[in-house]
Amino acid sequence: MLDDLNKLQELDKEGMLDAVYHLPEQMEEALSISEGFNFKASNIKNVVVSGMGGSAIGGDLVRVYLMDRVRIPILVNRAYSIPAFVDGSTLFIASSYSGNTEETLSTYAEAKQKGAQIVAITTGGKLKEMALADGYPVLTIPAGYQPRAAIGYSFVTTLMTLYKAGIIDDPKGEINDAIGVLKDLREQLKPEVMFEDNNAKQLADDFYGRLPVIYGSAGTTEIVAQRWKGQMSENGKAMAYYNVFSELNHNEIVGFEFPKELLKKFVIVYLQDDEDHPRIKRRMEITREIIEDAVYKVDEVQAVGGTRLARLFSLIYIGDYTSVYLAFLNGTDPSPVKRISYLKDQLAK
Ligand SMILES: O=P(O)(O)OC[C@H]1O[C@H](O)[C@H](O)[C@@H](O)[C@@H]1O
Repeated sequence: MLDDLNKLQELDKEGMLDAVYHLPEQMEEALSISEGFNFKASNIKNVVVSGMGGSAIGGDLVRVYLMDRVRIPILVNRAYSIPAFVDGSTLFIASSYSGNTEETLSTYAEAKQKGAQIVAITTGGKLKEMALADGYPVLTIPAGYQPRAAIGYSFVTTLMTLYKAGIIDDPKGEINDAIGVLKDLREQLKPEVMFEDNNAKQLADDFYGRLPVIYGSAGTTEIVAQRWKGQMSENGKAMAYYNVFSELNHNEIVGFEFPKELLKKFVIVYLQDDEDHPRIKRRMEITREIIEDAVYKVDEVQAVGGTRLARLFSLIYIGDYTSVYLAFLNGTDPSPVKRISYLKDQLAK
């Protein structure tokens, strides 16, 4: 079915395939938008990125990417409130693609009260309106995507904001390198590549009718695993689950005993990166021995690319394509998120 391009086009009414294909161009555009964005930051002692869903993932990717390169703490906040440490020495990045996500707006108001140094990253909405009225710098990104498909905008602009604030060295070289890796990779993942050569189509086929259980590793692929889980749900309209090595070795692994029939529907995916700790690599092997017979399958997906950034995004890219193919196998359009829209409508009453 996944090789029937007419059928895919028919299901993909809102152009998710096109958005995924153009992720590298989105990152290029984000770079050039960020180049022209300047603001004054001084005496920054910590960074808080506040956002939800795709916007929070962008911040979390920045956090993991910079883990061993930045001397001040970076926290990603997904709550309605902000931590008590936020003050005038906090760089507070309010990140919301739509600019209308209520949790993010609530934290913006609190950060303003605390006198934080605020930057808003958004396409518009209430966030842009309020930030402009309050005199904070606004990094405006192009509208027209589902927020989760705007990961290139949210990641690159957040990273470049840290550069412009003087917190990190210029990341353009590594971003451009990652863009190159993604351009090569999409030639192996796009719909025109037939099932037998297309890793994303094969993974989607494994996931179809089963429960994808995505395992990343702390400090490297943890956020990518979370991204995969979210994408399988939002694009694929399917339940999925994720966890992280080595934490899962300290509890979850014991659960691979019951319920036996349900476990046979689990497709475990190891997201693997060269930088995974050697002990984690060993843990993955032993864990495979322990769980393999209980589940349908243990798949492995290896990151590609010569830099940490390229490797992180290579895994994101494979997951994004897989989630879109999963939607097609489920006979559905990857773009609409009816249940989220309903929830927001109810909350607005
Ligand atoms: O980036 P924002 O516009 O604030 O959106 C944050 C999240 O909100 C909604 O729930 C969307 O359906 C998600 O896909 C999105 O990631």
